[in-house]
Amino acid sequence: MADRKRFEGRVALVTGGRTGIGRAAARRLLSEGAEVITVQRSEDSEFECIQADFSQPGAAEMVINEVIQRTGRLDILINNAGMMTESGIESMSVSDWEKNISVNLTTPFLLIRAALPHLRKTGGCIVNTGSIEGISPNPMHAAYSATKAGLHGLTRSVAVDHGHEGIRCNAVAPGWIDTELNVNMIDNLPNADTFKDDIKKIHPIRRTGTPEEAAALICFLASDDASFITGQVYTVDGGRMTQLSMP
Ligand SMILES: NC(=O)c1ccc[n+]([C@@H]2O[C@H](COP(=O)([O-])OP(=O)(O)OC[C@H]3O[C@@H](n4cnc5c(N)ncnc54)[C@H](O)[C@@H]3O)[C@@H](O)[C@H]2O)c1
Ligand SMILES: CC(=O)[C@H](C)O
Repeated sequence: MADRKRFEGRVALVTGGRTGIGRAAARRLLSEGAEVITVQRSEDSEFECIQADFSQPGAAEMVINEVIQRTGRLDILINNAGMMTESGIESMSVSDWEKNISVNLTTPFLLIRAALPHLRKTGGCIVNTGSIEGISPNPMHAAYSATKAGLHGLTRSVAVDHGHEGIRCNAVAPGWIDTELNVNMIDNLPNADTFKDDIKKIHPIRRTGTPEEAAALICFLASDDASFITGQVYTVDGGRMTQLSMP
């Protein structure tokens, strides 16, 4: 764990901070001095938290109001909560499509919109969790990949529109990170056991990633070490996107 205190005196909000990549980011931010609040649908025994379901109207605005009421400030917004519905385009219901858009794209937009007045005061920053699937989709992931591509675009727009106010906005695009999201995806596969071995082979470094490896990039982008970086989408994928596939 890092011995630097890059986030001393700063308040960080991490959506989806109870599990996976968000949990690793919350722990790293805390270990480096931040006051961290997590948001998800259930209670969080480890962190101060706000319970909210981002598929419900009003949740994003309520969360930012609650952070300001509790702490009086917001320095770092990590838009990390996300969901993935697996379905072909023809079999996908409009309600599933809209839920993916709502949680993965509209919620970050609403959180950013509500957070901007507070980030302006602190010279704060935003880090969005996109995905390599926002660049190249896996099969049957139309809704997921569309939302992540949208989130990459939103990242660039926020950077362009608000850079002059001292607000930075970047995204990470993780590849295969071992979390519940992927475990749930593998469990739906007929060849789950061989898949776990095969997935390693498509990575030049021959393994999948850990939540801590994605969180390290999130925390770098949230820190003053990245003070001249904005509007960027950084891949953290063990080289998967760099390697062309062969039959
Ligand atoms: N695991 C990967 O391989 C991978 C790769 C690229 C991107 N991502 C992205 O990383 C982010 C975190 O995912 P993860 O892999 O840590 O999986 P995860 O399932 O552990 O985390 C997802 C989090 O989002 C929260 N969430 C989902 N729907 C919500 C809702 N309606 N309201 C409130 N919270 C909700 C969950 O509570 C959970 O904490 C997601 O945005 C995901 O798309 C993951
Ligand atoms: C879930 C996700 O984004 C990966 C790349 O499978």
